[in-house]
Amino acid sequence: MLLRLVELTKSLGTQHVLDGVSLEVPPKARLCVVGRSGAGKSVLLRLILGLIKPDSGEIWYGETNLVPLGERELAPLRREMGMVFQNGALFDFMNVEDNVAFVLRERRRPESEIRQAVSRILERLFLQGHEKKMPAELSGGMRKRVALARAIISRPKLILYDEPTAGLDPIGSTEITDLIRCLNEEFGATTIVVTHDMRSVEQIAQQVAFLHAGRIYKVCSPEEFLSSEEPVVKAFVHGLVEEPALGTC
Ligand SMILES: Nc1ncnc2c1ncn2[C@@H]1O[C@H](COP(=O)(O)OP(=O)(O)OP(=O)(O)O)[C@@H](O)[C@H]1O
Repeated sequence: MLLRLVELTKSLGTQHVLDGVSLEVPPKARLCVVGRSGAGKSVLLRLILGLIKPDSGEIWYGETNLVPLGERELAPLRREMGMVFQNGALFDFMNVEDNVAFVLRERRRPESEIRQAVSRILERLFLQGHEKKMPAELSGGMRKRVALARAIISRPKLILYDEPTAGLDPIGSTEITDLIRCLNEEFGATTIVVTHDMRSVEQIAQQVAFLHAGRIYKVCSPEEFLSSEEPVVKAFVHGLVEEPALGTC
């Protein structure tokens, strides 16, 4: 397994957000983690990246349990991971080219190698001609593609996406999900996508993990998930309301 989560628990404030999450992700897999808003999906990503520590449990990355590691030991492992944040998290004061080159410059790669890699990845993500634009001059879909380029350029072994299609129209959303799938196939990076967009699940996932009530309630294929008759899964997939809805008149 590339990643193995074992009985992770995490409380924030007074809330038990994660209450024994276990999950196995094989190398090169494409997994969607789904769950209701507030289920703890982003918390799970932050735990995997080592940005926060669990209260208990283990996070195995290959043969290494990340939980007891300090910042210094985590740093080289985190370099093998890429993260695409919900809002893209681009540097507003850098143009597209410099945003994408950032990680390689930080790693002091030779400038000729950086220029070649940036040019190749921008072309792959249909961003050629936009190199000198600032993030404020880009559409939402372009910003997402720049964020993808920035995450993939260092050839991570594991790439995490937080709501990659949020705020995009259906066509922009399909462009991004197609790219996520193709980049996974081309570069072989194990891909974990957090989303509550069922179209993204259909388009991206080989496996779906449903986070519910602090645990992974179900792991299955997208076909099985989307047609499940289990009441909690069905309610989630079809947006059925179990309790009085907030919007009820
Ligand atoms: N720093 C924090 N302090 C206190 N509570 C937090 C903190 N971060 C997250 N939470 C709580 O943890 C729960 C899970 O949050 P999280 O952002 O992981 O949800 P999510 O499943 O990603 O939701 P969404 O789909 O809306 O992004 C929420 O109830 C949230 O209020």
